[in-house]
Amino acid sequence: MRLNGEVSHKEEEEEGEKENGNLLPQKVVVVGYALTSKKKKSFMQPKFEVLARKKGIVFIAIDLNKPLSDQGPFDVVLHKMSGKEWCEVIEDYKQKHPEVTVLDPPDAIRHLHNRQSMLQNVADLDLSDCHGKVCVPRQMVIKKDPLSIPDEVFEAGLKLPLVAKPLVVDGTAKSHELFLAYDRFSLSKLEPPLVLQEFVNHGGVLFKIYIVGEAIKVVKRFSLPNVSKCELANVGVHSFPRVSSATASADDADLDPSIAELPPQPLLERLSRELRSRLGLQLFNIDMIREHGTRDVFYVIDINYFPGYGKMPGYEHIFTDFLLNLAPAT
Ligand SMILES: O=P(O)(O)O[C@@H]1[C@@H](OP(=O)(O)O)[C@H](OP(=O)(O)O)[C@H](O)[C@H](OP(=O)(O)O)[C@H]1OP(=O)(O)O
Ligand SMILES: Nc1ncnc2c1ncn2[C@@H]1O[C@H](COP(=O)(O)OP(=O)(O)O)[C@@H](O)[C@H]1O
Ligand SMILES: [Mg+2]
Ligand SMILES: [Mg+2]
Repeated sequence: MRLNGEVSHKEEEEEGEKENGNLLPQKVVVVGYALTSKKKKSFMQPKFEVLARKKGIVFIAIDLNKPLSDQGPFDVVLHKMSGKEWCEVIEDYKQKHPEVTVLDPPDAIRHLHNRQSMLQNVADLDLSDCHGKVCVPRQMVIKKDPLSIPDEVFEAGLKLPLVAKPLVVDGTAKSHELFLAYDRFSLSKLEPPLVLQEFVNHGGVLFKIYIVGEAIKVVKRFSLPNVSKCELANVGVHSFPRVSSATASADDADLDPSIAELPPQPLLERLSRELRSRLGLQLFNIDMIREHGTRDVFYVIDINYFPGYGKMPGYEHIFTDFLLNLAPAT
């Protein structure tokens, strides 16, 4: 980390001095960021930027049209850009600048771009001593032939209804187009590659667990309602909207406590710690649901890299503290 004064950011420092009661931030952390314009808008909110400046964090937008090594110098590089070319730029930069903390390694991020590999680490976990059980829904991958789906589903013994999800998550709207399938024959209408996942009744509430390094924040969101016994007689594949990404949180709603009670803290801590280390990532969130009718059986259904932190309550403080506490790379 740079000591205060090594980089000239006079305005920021003066503001920090004023607002900190004449105390200068002890160090200046220079953070280069490469984010889509959508992400920049939701993440770089004015309140966040002001707080960061006060604490001695300077954000610099990376110009993708210029060599990365000619920009900076940075203490930290934050990025969420897709594409092979960008990954190569970052890998090359990491090698040439081992002193810079790059969040996060492209290889580790890539693991979350596939809905099968993203859940593998959860499936391998055993958290039985942690006040609850964390599972992943039974699922299978359909790589190519849609006509083979009915037989493959039958052979795998998957229970209907199934959620059909595009296998690859690449940031496009299409990769978030999901379907609920009530019968196995209608699934042949869908376009592989797909993941077919058993639907788990969970009372329409989802827990979003945000991870920022060691910090964890969990919020409730609305989700799909239970599928009743009589609905099991339905047929067809039905697309459904992105219920859980709505900004309206379910935190203040008057919900049945047996459905909306937050998962136990020790379970969340252990799950987050394990996934952080197994995935090799510091910035992600986990979508988790509680199996309806149970108190402590949970399913992880989705993991997202660098999610919408702007929607996480208190993200300004959590994120700035995280950036300040990052150990300098040696
Ligand atoms: O747009 P936001 O702020 O809702 O964030 C999206 C996330 O929403 P969440 O924070 O979990 O509610 C969203 O999470 P979900 O997949 O909706 O659970 C994704 O992480 C999405 O990124 P991508 O399209 O998969 O690359 C995220 O989109 P990007 O902002 O990264 O484009
Ligand atoms: N196996 C499942 N059982 C019940 N509901 C599910 C399941 N999978 C997904 N959902 C619902 O669909 C929503 C979107 O699925 P998700 O896997 O999180 O995809 P995305 O990456 O597009 O957010 C979830 O937030 C949840 O409401
Ligand atoms: Mg999700
Ligand atoms: Mg997702």
